[in-house]
Amino acid sequence: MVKQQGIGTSHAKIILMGEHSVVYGQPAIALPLPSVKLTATIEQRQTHEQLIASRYYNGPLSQLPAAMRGIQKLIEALCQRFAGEQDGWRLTIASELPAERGMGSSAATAIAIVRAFFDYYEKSLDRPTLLKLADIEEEVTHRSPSGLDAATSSSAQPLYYVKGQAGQALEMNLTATMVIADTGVKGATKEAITDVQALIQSDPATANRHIEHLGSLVRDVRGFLQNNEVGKLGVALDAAQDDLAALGVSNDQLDHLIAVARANGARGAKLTGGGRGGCMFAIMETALGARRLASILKEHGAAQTWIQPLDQGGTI
Ligand SMILES: C[C@@](O)(CCO)CC(=O)[O-]
Repeated sequence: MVKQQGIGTSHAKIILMGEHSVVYGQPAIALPLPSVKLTATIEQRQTHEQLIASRYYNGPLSQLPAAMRGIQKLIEALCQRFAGEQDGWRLTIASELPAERGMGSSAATAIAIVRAFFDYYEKSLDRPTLLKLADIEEEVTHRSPSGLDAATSSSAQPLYYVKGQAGQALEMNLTATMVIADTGVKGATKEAITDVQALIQSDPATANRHIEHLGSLVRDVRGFLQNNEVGKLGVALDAAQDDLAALGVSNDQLDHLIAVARANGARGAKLTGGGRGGCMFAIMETALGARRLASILKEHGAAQTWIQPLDQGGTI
């Protein structure tokens, strides 16, 4: 049984703290960004052709470019699961997420595709199955993923997440506004993950000290978010940025925008996601200050900015 059309949705995510250290078993906190959306739509075709329509590629599934190999592997696994290898369809991916900017574009794409296939074949989908299937794509695209991106881009709630566990919804009580800025430079998550692994091999004492420190900052930050301690949150964010820089995953463009944010009223600022480009964010106490900072960051080279209040019951 298939429908004429199957639809799946997902959204962007922002890692507040714990990127990279989460790969090594430390906790992380990530926030969904439901306003930045992605939709996957499967439409039935009368031929056996399986076509992909997206901003990067339009054509047959079999000829997807190498950068989309994870997506190809995922779709092949889904076709096999539903014995739909001979079915003809067009899969359209419409995304508001900038790709390779630390906002979880690849995981959000995987989540929406899995949901669209289950909708198309009229099967119910539980969360563990959704995340397990999304991991097929993330394993190829990121290598050794923690699962954090997929868990957050499919969640309506902020998550306190430990690799291998489901993730706990995090209650937040914080009066603050987040400004997110895109450096305009593609992030390099896979390379950054590989380089952290290399540092663990070459200098385990230093690497593990920073990874463990990131974990302890995340445990503290959980309390700061619940008790509206914006000042302490800011100090912890700055300290996390120092750890990430020491692990080698920041870069000049990120450092520049982070310095601009700190010089213009941010309580704390750091990179978010895989690093080596992509996005940073800053925490401001007022919405007015956030709007001001967003335009200053643009004057200093940010390609795009987003403003997200953090005081709406935790979901931004
Ligand atoms: C760098 C990393 O921690 C986050 C990428 O958004 C990788 C992962 O968790 O899989």
